[in-house]
Amino acid sequence: MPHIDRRIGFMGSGQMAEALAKGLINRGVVTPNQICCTDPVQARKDLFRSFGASSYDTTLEVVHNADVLFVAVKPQYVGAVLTEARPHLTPRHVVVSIAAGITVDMLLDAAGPEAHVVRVMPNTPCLVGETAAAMCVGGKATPEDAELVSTLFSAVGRIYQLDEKLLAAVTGLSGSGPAFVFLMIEALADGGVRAGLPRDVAQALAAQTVLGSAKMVLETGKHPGALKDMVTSPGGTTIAGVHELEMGGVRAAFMSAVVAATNRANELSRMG
Ligand SMILES: NC(=O)C1=CN([C@@H]2O[C@H](COP(=O)(O)OP(=O)(O)OC[C@H]3O[C@@H](n4cnc5c(N)ncnc54)[C@H](O)[C@@H]3O)[C@@H](O)[C@H]2O)C=CC1
Ligand SMILES: O=C(O)[C@@H]1CCC=N1
Repeated sequence: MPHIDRRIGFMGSGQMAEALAKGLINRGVVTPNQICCTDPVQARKDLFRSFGASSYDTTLEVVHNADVLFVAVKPQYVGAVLTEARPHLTPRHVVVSIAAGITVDMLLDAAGPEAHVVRVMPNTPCLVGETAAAMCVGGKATPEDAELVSTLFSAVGRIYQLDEKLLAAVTGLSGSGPAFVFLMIEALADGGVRAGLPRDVAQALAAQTVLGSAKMVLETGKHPGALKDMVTSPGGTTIAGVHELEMGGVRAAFMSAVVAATNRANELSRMG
């Protein structure tokens, strides 16, 4: 893994900031002393300190002590945080917003037209080095800024550079997607328990099945339908289960979930 010598600051130290900070440390991309954060909630700062990062009481201190500034607050607070940071931003700063629905134009309105702005939509599996993320750049961001952000996220998973108009769909699919998959794992485990398995065994089998199946899609490059057909013996067990899923409208439910989350991301963009 490449070691990055920049200092990383988190403005907002919640779930996503924690997953990213720990993921970057676990992969050896940065050491804990390269990370600092701020958050109005003391417990969040304590948590970051517990793994060796520093914490500050103000946005300003993070701006002064970091080069890459992750904006990791809820979308409605992004404007206020960046407006506070704005007078202190310099060309060395790369502002990386991970907020759902907050567009590059909204970021530049708050941070100023000179800001080096990158918009990313990651997901929480960056904690375990398996994020699925997308990014786009704006303002005075340079190819080197884009490369830096791409390197950071590539160390904790996969990142694609896309046109900004696709970021809402990315939010609906992979940003929110872990929740859909966790729900599916929970349901599969419940099925196992219903069929008589102990809870811990059922959960481990369900999670490993999702992991293995995802790896097969990524590593074989085969269509998921073809891989499904390889599991499905004529008159066998699997087709009996697949029939139940189709009766339950599971495909449409997953599609609708992604579309609903995408629509919500678009709504957040309009609310700015
Ligand atoms: N949770 C997820 O899976 C993902 C979240 N995101 C985005 O990441 C951002 C953060 O989401 P979460 O981590 O889930 O939320 P969270 O609620 O866990 O974290 C947000 C943190 O910001 C803090 N905060 C509030 N006002 C602040 C201020 N003025 N200055 C500094 N910190 C402040 C809060 O105390 C909280 O700890 C959101 O914009 C969300 O859209 C993006 C991708 C995935
Ligand atoms: O639920 C949310 O709004 C955030 C954005 C993507 C995942 N979590």
